[in-house]
Order: sequence, then structure tokens, then C-alpha cells
Amino acid sequence: MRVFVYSLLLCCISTAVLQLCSLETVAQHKRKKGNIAQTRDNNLPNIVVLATGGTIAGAGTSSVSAGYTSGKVPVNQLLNAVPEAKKLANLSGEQIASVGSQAMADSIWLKLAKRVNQLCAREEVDGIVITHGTDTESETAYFLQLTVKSIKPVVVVGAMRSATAISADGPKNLYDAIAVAATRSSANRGVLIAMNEQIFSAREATKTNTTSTATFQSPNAGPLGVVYDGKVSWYHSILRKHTIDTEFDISQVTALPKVDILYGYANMDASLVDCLLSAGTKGIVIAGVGNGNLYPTVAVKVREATSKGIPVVRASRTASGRVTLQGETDDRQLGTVVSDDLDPSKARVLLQLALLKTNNTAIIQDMFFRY
Ligand SMILES: NC(=O)CC[C@H](N)C(=O)O
Repeated sequence: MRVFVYSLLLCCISTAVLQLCSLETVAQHKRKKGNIAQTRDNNLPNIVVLATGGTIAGAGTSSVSAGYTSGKVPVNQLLNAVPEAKKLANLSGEQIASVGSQAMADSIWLKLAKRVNQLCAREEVDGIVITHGTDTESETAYFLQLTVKSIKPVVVVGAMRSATAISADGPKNLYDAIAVAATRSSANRGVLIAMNEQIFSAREATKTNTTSTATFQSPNAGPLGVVYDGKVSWYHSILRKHTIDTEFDISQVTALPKVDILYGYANMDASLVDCLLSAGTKGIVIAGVGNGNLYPTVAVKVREATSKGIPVVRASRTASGRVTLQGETDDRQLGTVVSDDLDPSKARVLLQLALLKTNNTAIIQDMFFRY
């Protein structure tokens, strides 16, 4: 009997030890994958870093030449490059995608926005940082600005030099972005872009230079604030509706409507509008010349498109300023909507979301004045 009890006891102990070992292995495995915070300081905010790829995670064979591949460095390695950031926040990382942002797709936007909403709904999460390629960083940020349902800070960050380049700007930008996300006063300012020590509204920021580390600018509104030595100072606020105050709910959305951009130019070929219609576009943004103006034969085709219920938004190919209603172009006659001061790429984002709700041009126009 005694032997039986001893062997039962031994059996229980060894099962418990085995379970503990396997639990530890899962934890170690998760840590390696980067989805568990290493140590937790209860006095620090909890920030989740969602990685999507881009130059910030780019790796090349030489530190001095321009060639590299985006999205090679996993999120944990990115975080390990900024050990100082662990003094600002408890950090955990998740890999959402690993792409150069020229490959950014609606499916990744939806996955990202849903994950941000899930995480922000958790009481213990205080803010989100998203690492992203700079090519389409401002479009992703504006998509989140319209679809995130939380006032918690959501900060998008990238880099112009790859992680293996000499004087890489990624670690500093990431440190700054974590500082912004970890700062209480960053809440309820919409989605932010932190680059090169400046903080921009997702609505206003745009990439203005192909290679400079000061590429992000906000030509119509300037930066909202600055981040320096891990500390944030604010100078402006965004007044347009964002995050919890928008009408867009993507929680059940699995695909976005096809919306395309046409670039305006002298002697423009009007058959491009037909090409888009036969490709199944549901809405068109025209990066028109000047104040969103259209080549005369294009205007005729646009009138045909709007009369078939395809909304057409007039934006501008110029780098700043607004497109005004009833300027040289007769919006009443053409049935067009103006983008206000949204650049064509962001006008496309808003039109995609608008088309989930309506194709009524008066309602869509109202959205372009509110968001
Ligand atoms: N500097 C960058 O991040 C741009 C490079 C890359 N094409 C990207 O957008 O991911």
C-alpha cells in the first residue's frame, strides 16, 4: 500500500514538473516570437508595438549603400535595438506583417485596425506603436484615424535608413514613438505619426522627400508637437473628427470597395476613366491640376461616371492647399465631390470607407468636410 502511495505521489510530482517545464517552454517560445513583455514594472504604461515591416525593419548587405530589403528584422530585434525604451514603458511586440509599405494592402489595414481595436479595448493596454514603411505610412495612419475606436494613443513610426545602415534613424524614431505613446497627454489626439522628433496628425502628414530623414511634413497645418529627450510638447490640436467620433465600423468588414486614383496632366487621355470603370472601380479620386481641375474631355467622362452612381472626388496633384467647391470646375454640373485639403491618397482612403455606407455624393461631400 505504502509503495503504491509513494509511486502515486512520485507520478503526480513528475507530471507537475513536466507541466511546469512545458509551460516555461511555451512562455520562452512566445517571448522569442515577441508577444510577451519580458519584465513588468507596474509604475510604467503598457505599450504594444505592432510591426508591419518597412525600412525601419530593413536589412542590407552594406552599411553605406542604399540597397536593402524592407521588413527583414523581426519586432523583437527592433525593440532590442532600443533598450532605453524599457525605461519608458513595458513593451510587448507583435508581427502583423513584414512588407515594404509599397505592398500595403486593404487586407493588412483591416487586420491592423481590428487588432488595434482589440488591444485598446483591454484595460491593461495604455497605447500602441505601429512600425511601418514610410512610402504609404500616412495612408495607413489615416485609415486608422478613421477606424480605431479608442482615445488611447496610437503612434505610427518608420525610418528612412534601414536597420543595418550607418546612422540608422529607426531606433531613435522608435524610441520617440514609444515616448509619445507612453505620454498621457497624447490621448484623444487622433492617430499620430512620430518621425524625426516631430509629431504629426495622421490627417495632415505626408511624405515629401524620397530619401531625407526629414521627409514627413504637414504642409497645410504644421506638426502638432515635438518629442525630444523622451519628452513630448504640444503646440496644436486636430479639430477634424477622428477615432471614437467617426461613423466607420470595420469590425465586420472583410474587404474594402475598389477606389482608384487618376493623375491629371496636360492633354490627359479621357479613356483612362473608361478603363477604371471597366475594371470595376466603385469610386474615383482625380489628382487634378491646380485646384483639382480636369482636362475638358476627362470632365465629360467624369459626368458620365457620376451619372452612373460612381462618386468622383476632385483632389489636387499640388503638394498643398485645398480644393474648393464651384471654383473653375462646376461640381454641381459634374456631380463631383471635393477633397477639401486631403491629398489624393488620403481622399482615396476616406472614399473607400464612405462607400461602405453610401454612394450619395451630398453625404460623401459632408464627410470630406468633417474628417
Ligand atoms: N523609408 C521607407 O520606409 C521607404 C521604403 C519602403 N519602400 C517602405 O515603404 O517600406
